[in-house]
Amino acid sequence: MPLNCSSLAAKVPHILGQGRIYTPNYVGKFFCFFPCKRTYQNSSLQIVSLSKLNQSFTSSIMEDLKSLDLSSPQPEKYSKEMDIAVRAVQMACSLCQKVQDSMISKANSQVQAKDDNSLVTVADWSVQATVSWILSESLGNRNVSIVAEEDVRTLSKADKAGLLEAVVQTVNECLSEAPRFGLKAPQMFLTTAEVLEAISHCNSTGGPTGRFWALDPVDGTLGFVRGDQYAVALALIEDGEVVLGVLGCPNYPMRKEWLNYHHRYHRIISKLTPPTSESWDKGCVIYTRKGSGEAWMQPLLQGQKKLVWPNSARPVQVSSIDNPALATFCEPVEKANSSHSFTAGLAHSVGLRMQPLRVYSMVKYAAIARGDAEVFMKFARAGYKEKIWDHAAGVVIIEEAGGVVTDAGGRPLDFSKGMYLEGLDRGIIACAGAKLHDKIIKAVDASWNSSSL
Ligand SMILES: Nc1ncnc2c1ncn2[C@@H]1O[C@H](COP(=O)(O)O)[C@@H](OP(=O)(O)O)[C@H]1O
Ligand SMILES: [Mg+2]
Repeated sequence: MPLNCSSLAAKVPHILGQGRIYTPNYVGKFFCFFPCKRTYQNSSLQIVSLSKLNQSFTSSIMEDLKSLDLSSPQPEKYSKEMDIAVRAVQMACSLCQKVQDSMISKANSQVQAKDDNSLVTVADWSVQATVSWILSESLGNRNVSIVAEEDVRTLSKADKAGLLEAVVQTVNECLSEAPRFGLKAPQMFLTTAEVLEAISHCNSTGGPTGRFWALDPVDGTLGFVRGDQYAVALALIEDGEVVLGVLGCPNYPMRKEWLNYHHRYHRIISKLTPPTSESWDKGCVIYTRKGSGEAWMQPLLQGQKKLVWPNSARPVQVSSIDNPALATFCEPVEKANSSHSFTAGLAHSVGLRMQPLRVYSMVKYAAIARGDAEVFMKFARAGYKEKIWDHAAGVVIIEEAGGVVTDAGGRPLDFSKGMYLEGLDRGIIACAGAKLHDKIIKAVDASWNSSSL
């Protein structure tokens, strides 16, 4: 009798660890292993050839496989957290779209400067409150620890009563739609104190042990207020490792060429040319689980539709382009956030010939994961400390989609040191493949000493 591969797939990672699993094809009395990469129903299997296994390891795997009870597959690790996180990010994207539309249609005072002069909007606080409330409600308040970008200092100031009222209303409007996203809505409207409590609940500072979420409610706030690209980023970090990544990109255009343009052109073009497929107008949520070898993308939920899992999800993969002359590199729009002159020098020396794609926010990570660009480089000014919520979701998504992300010294980013990426060597380099990545790392070394960074 042939083995049921999908039920087996659900179990094998438990005996072999994450990332790579060995799937037998039952032939007579023997298990045979074969090299390929394939998806069986809900389970993603990366299958490695028998030649890579030594004999004793193979025998022990066979013993383990024989002892499996194939009739009752175990759920994949973090499947509940993933399900809730994707739905919460879908909700957050919908909230942001409404706020951004209202900001564009009527100039209003929803943009505030924080103590450090960076921008914050009704959407930042409202998303943080909403995601915090959903995670706590679905997974248990005590189990949920969150590191997030916003606090309630500005919002609680006496002269900000109108702003706070707008946040409370936005959160309640969003949460009342929770059932459409397959989540539970609150029984009653949240009070102001409850909304502030949900925002303040995100007071974890991360660290090397235990489990916490890293949330950037609106990444690329400048892009957001300018009506352009921005992202909602949520990651689960366990013992210093990013284990889940979810990235919502509400303005990701239907055609990758449109990433080159300010999003207002996309708005105009969309009005002139109706979308080819209603479900893929614009915007997406990309998500992955570490070690799965796959990253998935759902369209944003449109109109009054209900989210029915997996919501037309399809896998995404990095580009196979490894010739620098054909590769596109992305970087922040603001040169205050990354040195455009240093990356231009690097691009020149490795043979990247295309114009850089300058996009706000972690949409750059999404572009690499979707195969729409090949390189992302960021070199902030000396002394700037990168925050974990600005990178965690994007890094794991690119890695599982087949790409490489390191600091400029070639080391993985370290999410175990608290709120910041402590010890980051010079900058961040994300690439579709190792060949491009290698070239850029070497070019950084060659030109660093003569740079002004
Ligand atoms: N001086 C600086 N250097 C580097 N990054 C900065 C910076 N000031 C802000 N940032 C980060 O850059 C993010 C925006 O990314 P990008 O420049 O790629 O669009 C900001 O996220 P927020 O907008 O969430 O605050 C912020 O975390
Ligand atoms: Mg950010």
